[in-house]
Amino acid sequence: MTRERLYLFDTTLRDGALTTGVDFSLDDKMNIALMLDRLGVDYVEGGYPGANPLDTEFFTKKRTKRAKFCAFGMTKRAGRSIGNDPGVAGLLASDTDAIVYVAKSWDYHVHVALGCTLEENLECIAESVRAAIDSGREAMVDLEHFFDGYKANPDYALACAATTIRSGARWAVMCDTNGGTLPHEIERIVAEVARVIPGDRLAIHAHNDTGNAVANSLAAIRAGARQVQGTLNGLGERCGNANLVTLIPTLALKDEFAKAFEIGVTPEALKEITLVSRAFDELLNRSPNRHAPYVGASAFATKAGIHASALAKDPRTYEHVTPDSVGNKRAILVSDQAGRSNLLSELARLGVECDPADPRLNRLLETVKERESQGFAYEGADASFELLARAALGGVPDFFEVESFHVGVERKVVAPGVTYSASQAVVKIRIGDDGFISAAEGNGPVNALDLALRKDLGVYQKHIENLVLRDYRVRVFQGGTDAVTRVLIEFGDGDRDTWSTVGVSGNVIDASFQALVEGIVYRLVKLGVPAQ
Ligand SMILES: CC(=O)SCCNC(=O)CCNC(=O)[C@H](O)C(C)(C)COP(=O)(O)OP(=O)(O)OC[C@H]1O[C@@H](n2cnc3c(N)ncnc32)[C@H](O)[C@@H]1OP(=O)(O)O
Ligand SMILES: CC(=O)C(=O)O
Repeated sequence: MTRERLYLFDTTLRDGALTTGVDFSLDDKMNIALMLDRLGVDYVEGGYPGANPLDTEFFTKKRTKRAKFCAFGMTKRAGRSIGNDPGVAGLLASDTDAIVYVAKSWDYHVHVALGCTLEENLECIAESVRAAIDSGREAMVDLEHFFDGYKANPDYALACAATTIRSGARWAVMCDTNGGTLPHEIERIVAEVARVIPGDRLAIHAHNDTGNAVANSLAAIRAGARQVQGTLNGLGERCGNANLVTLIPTLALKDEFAKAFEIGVTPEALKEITLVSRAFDELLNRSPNRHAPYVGASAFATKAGIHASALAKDPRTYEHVTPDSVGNKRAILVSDQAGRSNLLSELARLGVECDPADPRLNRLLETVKERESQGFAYEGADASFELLARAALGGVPDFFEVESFHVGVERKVVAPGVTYSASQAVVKIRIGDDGFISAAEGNGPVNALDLALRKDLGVYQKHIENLVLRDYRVRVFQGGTDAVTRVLIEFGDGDRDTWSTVGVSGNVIDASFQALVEGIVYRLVKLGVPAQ
């Protein structure tokens, strides 16, 4: 069966730039355009030439190799000739394959926001589209508020779409601009529109204000639309746009869509989508959403003992697609919700050998649950779990003993209006018969302790030289003055290895110190360093 072509349109660099807190540099824009190009989207909308100097510069040359590069802007203004409209002139001057106009399709907006007649608005659409085509470009029109407009005055919304197509535009884009339309309404309206305008000229641009942007996009495709718009990780104005990182795997992997449509993203490129999503978050300097469909760290993670047991027998029991198909990984976590299957799976992943019939396994599970009830959380502390498991199943070398530590925090006024603050730590350890005392000053008590602990570890020092602290998180629970503090620390070795440890205590410094020590012990275990 031949599949119909379904086109993917990315607006990360245009609608995504309207996300609060997001501010792309020129380099960011160039990198994102190439990332999208490699992924296999058909259109990359780069922004709004003329809106600001950066966007204008971005459009001085084409920024994609494969995907069609698009500039966005308003249709010409009413009462002005097309040759005399600076906005349209900016679009025509840009080095692009396609021009995307935004036009009103809700009669109320034409009256209130534009202040022109309904007929004049249609003329603006027609003339603007023809100017783009005359310049050798593909044209499309974002019909703003299409669904609200259709509900209020279907004839006028349809007239806008029909004028768009009659004037030669490739696509009439039905926008759910305020994002309030629900999937069943989208499906009904698109089906009605598709009776008048062929589906292969209709596109859907959905906003996520009811959390339905992806569902609305799928509903529009089911009803006939053959171009779907969205952004990386669902960026976009207010609550965002349809998330392409969710839509693409759904279109590629779910039978109803995969059997009916061909998209530009190959199975090989689909395996990169987790990487693309995370690289994009990195560029935005924000943490990836662990719970993001398909690509989140938790998307294929299970804590439940019953699920882990079935997953070990056949992953299809609890996975709707394979993690590998989207470049993600399965994770079977150890926590107070775990059973023996979770332990066995995690031990296998960590390379800790264990006979499934070993009775020490039950004791390890009891220990995990007991410690989790005290506040430890092993699902985010793989290194601490491995040390616990090794201690229960064979032993961890006794590398060094911490005899004591001491931390002081000082804050003093050194001149009127000038304060000085610093923390000092002293750590006393013993390696065999040798005692070591190290002192250090840091910008906070944990930093001072870390520096002192790692200042002189005798024979082990050379093994921890390139160790770095990458993240430090504190959570206080059982509020009040007798609160318990959990500290999670992520370590790295400067290359690619990272590992996390957990410490729990009524005292945040003590909890931090436990996690620091475990981070070092884990490193020595992994390097196979013998205890002195
Ligand atoms: C739904 C969407 O996401 S649309 C995307 C919107 N994106 C942006 O607005 C981001 C970039 N925008 C900008 O930098 C600026 O708004 C600019 C440069 C485009 C325009 O700036 P200004 O000329 O100062 O106008 P301003 O932004 O205040 O108002 C927009 C004007 O365009 C008019 N307008 C809005 N849509 C259209 C349209 N489709 N066709 C013609 N005119 C339009 C409005 O009526 C308003 O006109 P008025 O000033 O006569 O009342
Ligand atoms: C054009 C656009 O982004 C919208 O109407 O939502």
